Amino acid sequence: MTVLTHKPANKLITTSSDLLPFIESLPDAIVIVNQEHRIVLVNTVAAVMFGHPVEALNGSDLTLLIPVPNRNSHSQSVEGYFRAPHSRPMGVEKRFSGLRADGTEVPVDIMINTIVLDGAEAAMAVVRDVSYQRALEERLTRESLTDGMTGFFNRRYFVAQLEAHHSDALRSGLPTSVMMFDFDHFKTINDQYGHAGGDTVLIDTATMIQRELRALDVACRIGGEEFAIILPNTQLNNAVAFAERIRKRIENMEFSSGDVTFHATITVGVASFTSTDTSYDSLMKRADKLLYAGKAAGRNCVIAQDSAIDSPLIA
Ligand SMILES: Nc1nc2c(ncn2[C@@H]2O[C@H](COP(=O)(O)OP(=O)(O)OP(=O)(O)O)[C@@H](O)[C@H]2O)c(=O)[nH]1
Repeated sequence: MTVLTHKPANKLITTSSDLLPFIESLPDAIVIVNQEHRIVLVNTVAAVMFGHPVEALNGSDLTLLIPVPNRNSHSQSVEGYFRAPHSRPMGVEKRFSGLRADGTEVPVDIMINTIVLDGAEAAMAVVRDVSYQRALEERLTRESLTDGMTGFFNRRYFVAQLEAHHSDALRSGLPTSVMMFDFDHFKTINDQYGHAGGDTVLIDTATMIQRELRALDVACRIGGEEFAIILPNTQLNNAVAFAERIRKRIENMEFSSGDVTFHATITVGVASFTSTDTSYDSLMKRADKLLYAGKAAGRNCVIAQDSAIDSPLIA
């Protein structure tokens, strides 16, 4: 395995006048700092990236380019760097942001090397604007965890969250409940009002539910017309009351497909973690069973776990 960090520094010995044409030819920002944390040389790309003229940057304290919350730790890192100079390649350490003149931050990747500039030891930072990569990463992460149609989280996220909540609930003893629901006779809705009519039901319902949630609740679309909401720190009876409110809201909603309006209903299973649940899966299976018991009982209803059989955690 190749270890990229903490190589002994290869010192470049040069002068500002020799180095400037070279750094001006580079596509990245170059910021050279002396041991007093003062900027001694920058290229035009740095001036454009940070929104300060070259003349304003040269001679300024480096903190000018560091977001306020990071300034202390950054100063310590610079001091540490000069005590034990080493070259640091890009993309291997934590994420950095630079501070622009207008107060906004620019996500950057930084490579540092030691140089001797005009006879004095200095650190040369190659600073690359990675806004595009960071935005792309965030978008891909979001897209891999959410459902494009409703904006709810997807099944993969639901399972991961439920697993995390199971560990939390066992450790803290705090109740976590889940309501799982499925539209009734959704096939008939599609048949009567078209697939677009069915989609409208899913989208409008998600919009309504989103407004009802607390910040800590996790709403997920776990199947075509199947949804699950994780309700952390919620006792079974409160989860049932919430589920009943949502069920009634949906029953009273008017959906439209072209000129036609119609109604839809849901059947809900509500379950809470018990001290005997060995994994998140037990809760999921219980909620699913309750949902199907509700379908068998005639649909458009909320069926809750029987506390006498499956005694939920109580705060
Ligand atoms: N419009 C639309 N329909 C979907 C979507 N995902 C799944 N469906 C449809 O949902 C229907 C689900 O049908 P079933 O599983 O038979 O259930 P149901 O008709 O709701 O019957 P019950 O659940 O027993 O009340 C199927 O016709 C699927 O094609 C979607 O994203 N949009």
